[in-house]
Amino acid sequence: MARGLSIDISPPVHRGMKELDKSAFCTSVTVLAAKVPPAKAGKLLAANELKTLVLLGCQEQGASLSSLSRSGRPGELPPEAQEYLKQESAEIVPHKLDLDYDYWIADDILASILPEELVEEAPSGFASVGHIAHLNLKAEYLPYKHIIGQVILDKNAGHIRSVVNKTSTIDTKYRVFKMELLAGESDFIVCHHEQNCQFTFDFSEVYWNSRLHTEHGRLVDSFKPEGVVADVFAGVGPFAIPAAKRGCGVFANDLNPASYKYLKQNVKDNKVAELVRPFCEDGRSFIRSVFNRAFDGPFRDPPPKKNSAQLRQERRKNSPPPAPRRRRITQFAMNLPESAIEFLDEFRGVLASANGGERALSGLYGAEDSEAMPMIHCYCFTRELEPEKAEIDIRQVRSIPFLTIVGVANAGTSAICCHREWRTSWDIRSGRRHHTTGCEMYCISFRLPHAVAFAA
Ligand SMILES: C[S@@+](CC[C@H](N)C(=O)[O-])C[C@H]1O[C@@H](n2cnc3c(N)ncnc32)[C@H](O)[C@@H]1O
Repeated sequence: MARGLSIDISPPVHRGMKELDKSAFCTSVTVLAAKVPPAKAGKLLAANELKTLVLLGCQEQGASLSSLSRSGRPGELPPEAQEYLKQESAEIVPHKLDLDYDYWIADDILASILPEELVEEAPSGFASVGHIAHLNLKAEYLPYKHIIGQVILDKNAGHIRSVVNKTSTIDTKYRVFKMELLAGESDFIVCHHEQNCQFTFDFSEVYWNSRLHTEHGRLVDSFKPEGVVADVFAGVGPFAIPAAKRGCGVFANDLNPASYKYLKQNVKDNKVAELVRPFCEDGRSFIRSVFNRAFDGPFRDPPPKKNSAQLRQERRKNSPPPAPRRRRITQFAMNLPESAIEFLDEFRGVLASANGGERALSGLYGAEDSEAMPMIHCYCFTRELEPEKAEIDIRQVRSIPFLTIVGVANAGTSAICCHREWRTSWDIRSGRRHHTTGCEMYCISFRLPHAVAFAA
């Protein structure tokens, strides 16, 4: 039986119910039914003249089509429907519909059990990661949390197996939300798909935010496939793995041992082990050492496209020459919006002290203000929601370390920062409102200034 679109019916009201009693949602209503031979049922269901009616589907062998108004009075049928049904020799009869818990959608059930003042904002929607639906319940809904969880579980049984509530506290070190199981299985290991990659992780042990998928895609799409990316706060790999699938070599780091464990698993599952080197260390030491690691050249250039004659010749020689090594980092991803800005001071002098000597690395990264210097994409929060004010807040109030900002010109999405040392252009992109802090998340993108990286 298909659910009616406009019949105005609702389940019996049970305000204050805290433990789900499914039998309490049984009710019956009388509607009109058009009784026709089974062979005609399809035609009536598709009929234009009946499209304003709510067709609930065929019943039994006698093929009656339940529909129409709730009162069960033929007089309430629109004239064109009455006329059509008469032409088709349909008998119009009252029909009792028995409805039970399965009939109602989550909104109906929650509207029947929650106190009236909580109905309007009842949390029937949710975000999901793998098989887990996660809610962020406001305090006034907490007395009903288990029944809300159960209803959401029942009504999304195809793909949801667990419903959790994220409590307001976030582990400040690894950005992991504390969560409580409301209904379903106590299994937090999820398999989630994003950007054509598969991510497995324990949602209760690592950071994951499904709402960032557009931002992950935006940044990764800006990376050139022949580049080398250093992901300082990589989590379980939502930048690192798609970047490697694109062809980039990636150094991916996360301090949380659980993130590191699943990062390695995801590298393996997505078959990008050739192009990702995972690390589990503090972001500061990672920034300090990653230039040397890149200089050692663990990633090779993608093999050049060859015509069949070249391939035959190589086969005859037996071993094709190895592709050149990529030694230069082209991009840094720094997604730890609470404090990534404070890690920027690690870039001061980072190339002056790198292994291989300043001269070798300086050749690799070009001369002053060279485009060979890596781009840094650093995320941060600000309470200022307008891009212009946010930019001022990020630069002045949050005081970018060791910068002397002498002015801001052309405030907006792509502003020129007129300070002495980081003479560079900042591309400030509006991100999204952060659900726990009420802050806006921004990504500031800029090229690492040569003078900073080679400072004594
Ligand atoms: C906001 S999450 C971002 C994860 C992932 N890049 C993403 O976009 O979903 C920040 C990550 O930084 C890690 N982290 C926190 N402090 C760190 C530090 N000092 N050094 C390295 N990683 C750190 C956390 O464990 C967490 O996985």
